[in-house]
Formats: sequence, structure tokens, C-alpha cells
Amino acid sequence: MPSLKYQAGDKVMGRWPGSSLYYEVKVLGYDAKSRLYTVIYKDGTELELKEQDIMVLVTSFQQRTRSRSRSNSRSPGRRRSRSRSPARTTRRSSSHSTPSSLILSGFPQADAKVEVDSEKNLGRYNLRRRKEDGDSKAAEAKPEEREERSSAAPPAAAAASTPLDFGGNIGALVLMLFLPAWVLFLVLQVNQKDPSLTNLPTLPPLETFWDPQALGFVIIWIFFQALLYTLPVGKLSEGVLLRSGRRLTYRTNGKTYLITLLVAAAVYQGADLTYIHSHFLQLTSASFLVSMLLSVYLYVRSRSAGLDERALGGNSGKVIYDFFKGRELNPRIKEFDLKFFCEMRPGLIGWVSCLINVAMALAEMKQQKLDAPSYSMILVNVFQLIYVVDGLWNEEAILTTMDLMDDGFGYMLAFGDLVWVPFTYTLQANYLVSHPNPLSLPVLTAIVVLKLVGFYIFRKSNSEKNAFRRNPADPRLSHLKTIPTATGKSLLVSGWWGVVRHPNYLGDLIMALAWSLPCGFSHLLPWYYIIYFLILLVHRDSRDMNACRRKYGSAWDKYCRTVRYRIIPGVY
Ligand SMILES: NC(=O)C1=CN([C@@H]2O[C@H](COP(=O)(O)OP(=O)(O)OC[C@H]3O[C@@H](n4cnc5c(N)ncnc54)[C@H](OP(=O)(O)O)[C@@H]3O)[C@@H](O)[C@H]2O)C=CC1
Ligand SMILES: CC(C)CCC[C@@H](C)[C@H]1CC=C2C3=C(CC[C@@]21C)[C@@]1(C)CC[C@H](O)C(C)(C)[C@@H]1CC3
Repeated sequence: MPSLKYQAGDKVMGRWPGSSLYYEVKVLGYDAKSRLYTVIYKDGTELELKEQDIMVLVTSFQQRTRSRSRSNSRSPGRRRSRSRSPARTTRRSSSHSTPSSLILSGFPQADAKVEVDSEKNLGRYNLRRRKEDGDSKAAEAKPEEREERSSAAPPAAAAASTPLDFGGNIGALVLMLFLPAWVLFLVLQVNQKDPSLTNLPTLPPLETFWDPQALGFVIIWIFFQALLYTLPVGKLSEGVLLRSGRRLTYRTNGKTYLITLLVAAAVYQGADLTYIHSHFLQLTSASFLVSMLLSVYLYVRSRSAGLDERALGGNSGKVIYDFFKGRELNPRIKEFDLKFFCEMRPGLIGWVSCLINVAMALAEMKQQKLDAPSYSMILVNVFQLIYVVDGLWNEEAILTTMDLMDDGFGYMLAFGDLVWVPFTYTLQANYLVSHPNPLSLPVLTAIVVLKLVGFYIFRKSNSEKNAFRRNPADPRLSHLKTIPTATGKSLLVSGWWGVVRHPNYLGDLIMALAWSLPCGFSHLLPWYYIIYFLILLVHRDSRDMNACRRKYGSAWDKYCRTVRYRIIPGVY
């Protein structure tokens, strides 16, 4: 490569894709067509980088010399503080010729220009490779060592260059208009005697949508949940390490309140919950209004969020897209975490525990003149109750999901949590109110078995990944094979995560099937959930694949080569 800036064999600093971190890499070659350099990181990860993502390596000697001269000119106080906190970044000297990107010696500082502290950086980056991938214990470090190393993993600042999902601004706008219209369609359609696709509902007069009492109930419900969430009862759990270098704590007390609510509902049965069924449309529009106001608030406050507090995917600078996707990663009012609260409490708890689904069972009894809910209704209620109770029981596990780790909090999740979940995930129960579907015992048994199989896969796989991410050295996971990555985190390649790349989605889809089956095959409507869910999870899977490809580079490719299927073994 004669006329090139970097030659094969050169040791340089290469940017880690999707981040502003630079690590030492060796140049392997250059492709004139794509104008990309192939480089190899110290752990063996090979990536292709643009020239502007590469800079000249600052050697330990140069670095030491500069550090010395710099530290000589520093006040003793500053020197002390640096040695106390090895993870701190250092200011770039003005004479430095490298670009003003971030090169980390520790936790990223989004707005600071820092320089290569190569000695320290390399030490942290120089991962011990496994003798073989299957030898999990040999290469895994002690948890505290791992924690230290993983501090170098998260990208420094929310890059505006992160690829846009959903078709960017236009796609986001279409979705923002389509999603509420779709909810409206479902809510109106389910009340039709014949909810088939050839019999579409007519739009009711506008004033039907507005009911101050319904809005009052929605607000009271959300504030009641917020009050329960803020009381200092229950466990405090730590979230994952953020790009800002912080770890947030969450009050994971969902199960305490779920039990309290269920007991309260069992004791106090005087309330006429069929109001929920008869005012479903008004409750839906009231919740939509609240979600819209919340999204505006979230967008406005995100303008004052620091770069490292913004989601990588929601900081494009495109107003509509960022409003939809969510710009701030973890918006909090003091210790009150808005995203965590909305995802786990008002909508999810409202969905089943003593509210919407139970209201549907009562409405069914009233409408069909039954002494007890039908078997189909009982199945749907019990299945979804298990799902929500499980989610709240394992609330800590949500801290390692995409929503909490990667997605910003904006319209998508605010609407999803407050409108989509409570008013569309209850569609099967809502459908059964006026469309009975008697079940024979063998069919009922088969559906129960299907649900249990799905639940087993879902729970086991989610718990396995969560336990591994929390403590990779957990002795209960010692039998699992892993692949090391350049970030210091490893990827599970056996166990559930060795079967398919998203075993948790597989379990979730099997459960979704079990939720629709009790409604029979007379209409497509109650099957909407599994169709939507399949689309959601396939899209989510590809979003995650892209994000992991950016995070883990060739280690991710290796994982994909080893675990070939994404969600359904042998099929997809
Ligand atoms: N009912 C509903 O409407 C919905 C339910 N869900 C459910 O929520 C749960 C969470 O889903 P979601 O947040 O989408 O995704 P995951 O819980 O699957 O999280 C994905 C992350 O897991 C880590 N990961 C991926 N592969 C591996 C591996 N081999 N070894 C170790 N870590 C790995 C990666 O993060 P990193 O490496 O950075 O840790 C990746 O970004 C699922 O069970 C899903 O079914 C999801 C959406 C909607
Ligand atoms: C409006 C859009 C089309 C889609 C919005 C998606 C959201 C409704 C879902 C995104 C991820 C979710 C999760 C759950 C509920 C649905 C949303 C918010 C979850 C809380 C359900 C209970 C599970 O046990 C879980 C694993 C905790 C789920 C986490 C993801």
C-alpha cells in the first residue's frame, strides 16, 4: 500500500465502531474499492475502518514523556486525584496531532477531549483470550476485574451517526399516526358483533372519545402506582453500567405491590369493574392524551440532557425521529425513573391485575349471563396473569433488556407502555366478552401444555442471560461456553443462547400462540397479537443484531456463525 497513510503491519489506534473509543490495532490491509482498512484488535477482532477512524499510535514512551511533563505542570491536588481514580480521563495536550475524538483510558466523558493513555488503555484492553472457546473459566476474570474492564466497553457519546430505524423521520411520523389509529380500530372492531375484515367499524362522533371521568381514572391510577413505586419498600437493584460511567439503582418492588393489589381486590369487590369494558374507548383516548403529554415533556427535558445521557439511537438531530424514538436514555425526576416506572407499572399492572382482564371476565359473565367466566376467558386471564406476575417477580431482569439499556424514552415507549400494552394486549379477553368459544378438555389441556413450554423457554433463557450479565463468574453458569469480545464482555454460545440467538423471543412467541388459541378460529382479530408480536420481535431481533454487530464486531460474526438461527431453530 505505497501511497497510503497507513501501511500493512502498522500499529495504530482504531476507533471502536459506534463509539468514540480508540484501541490499539494492527493494519492488515486496505481495500481500494471500499476505501476501508482491515485492522485487527488485540483480542483478534478484525474490522474494517475508514481512514478517519484511525489515528497514529501514541507509544508508551511518548505517552510517559508527555504525562510526566504534563504532571509536572499540574497542581499536586490534581495529581493526587488522578492516581486515586484510575478510570479518569486525561485532557488532551494542545500540541497533540490526533483528532479531537475520545480515546478512553477509563470512563467516557462525552464533552471532554481526552488523549491516549496507551499504557493503561492497553492493559485494560489486552483481554486474556480463552485457550478454546469452551473453556469458560480459564479466560473469565474475577467479577471485580470484569467490572473494571467493562468500563471501557460502552461507547462514549450518543453518536448522531447511529443508523436510523423505522425509516427515519418519515417512518417515525407514519408510525406515530398509524399506531393510535390502529388501536382505535381494534377497540372499535372488537365490539362489533361480526368483527371480520369485511365488516369494518364506523367512526363514532368525536365527543364520544372524551370523558373527563375516564381521564380522571387514568390519572388517579398512574399517580397511585407512582405513589406505591416511591415508597421505600422492597429491593434496590443496580442497572447496567452506563456510557456516562454511572450505574443507576432501581426500586424493584413490583411484586410487593402486585400482591398488595391482588389481595386488596379480593377483599374489596364492591367496585363495578365492568365500567372499564363499557368505557374502553374513553379510557383509551384518555391514556393516549397522557402518553402524548408525557412524550412532549420527555422531548423537551431531553434537550438539557448531557450527550452521555442520551440514547445512541435517539439522538439523530431529526426532531420527529428523536421524539418518536426517545432521546434521553434514563429520564429521572430525582430518584424516580420514568422509563422503568412506565414500562413495569401502570400499563402492565393495569393490564391484568384486578383491572382490565378481570373487568373483561366480569363483563363476559354479565353479557353471556354466566355464573363464572368461560374456560377460554379463564385461560387467557391466567396465562397473561402469569406473564405479568413473572415480569414483576423477575423485575431485575428488565434492567438488562434492550429497552432499559439502549432505547431512549420517547413516544414509542410512552405510547407502548401506557396505551398499546393495556388496550391491545387485552384484546383476547375483550374479544371473548361477546364472542364465546367453548373448549373441549383435550384442547384446553393442549393449550395449557403449550403455554407451559413457552413459559419455560422464556423464563429460563431470560434468567440465564441476566445471571450471566450480572456475574459471568457465577458458578451455576460454569458449564456454559462463551466467546470473548473486545469490549471485555463475553457472549454465551451454549445453553439457551446456543440454541438460537433469541431463545427468549421463541418462548414469548409460543406463549402468544397459547393466548390466541382459546379464542378459536372464527375471526382473525384475536390472532392480531401474535401477528403483531412476530413482526415486533423479528424487527427487534434485527435491531439487536445490528447493535451487537456494532458493539462486538467479528466476535459477533463468530457467534452468528456458531448459532445460525435467530429465533426458530432450523427455520429462521
Ligand atoms: N410482550 C412484549 O410486548 C415484549 C416482550 N419482550 C420480551 O422482553 C424480553 C427482553 O427482550 P429484549 O430486550 O428485546 O432483548 P434481550 O433480552 O434478548 O436483550 C438483547 C441483549 O442481550 C445481550 N445478548 C445477546 N446475545 C447474547 C449472548 N449470546 N450472550 C449474552 N448476552 C447476549 C445483548 O446485550 P449486551 O451484550 O449489551 O448485554 C443484546 O443486546 C424478551 O423475553 C422478549 O421476549 C420484548 C419486547 C416486547
Ligand atoms: C408501540 C410500538 C408498536 C411497540 C411498543 C413496544 C412495547 C409495547 C414493548 C417493548 C418492550 C416491552 C416489554 C414488555 C411489555 C411491552 C413492551 C413495553 C414487558 C415489560 C412485558 C413483560 C415481560 O415479562 C418483560 C420481559 C418484562 C417485557 C419487557 C419488554
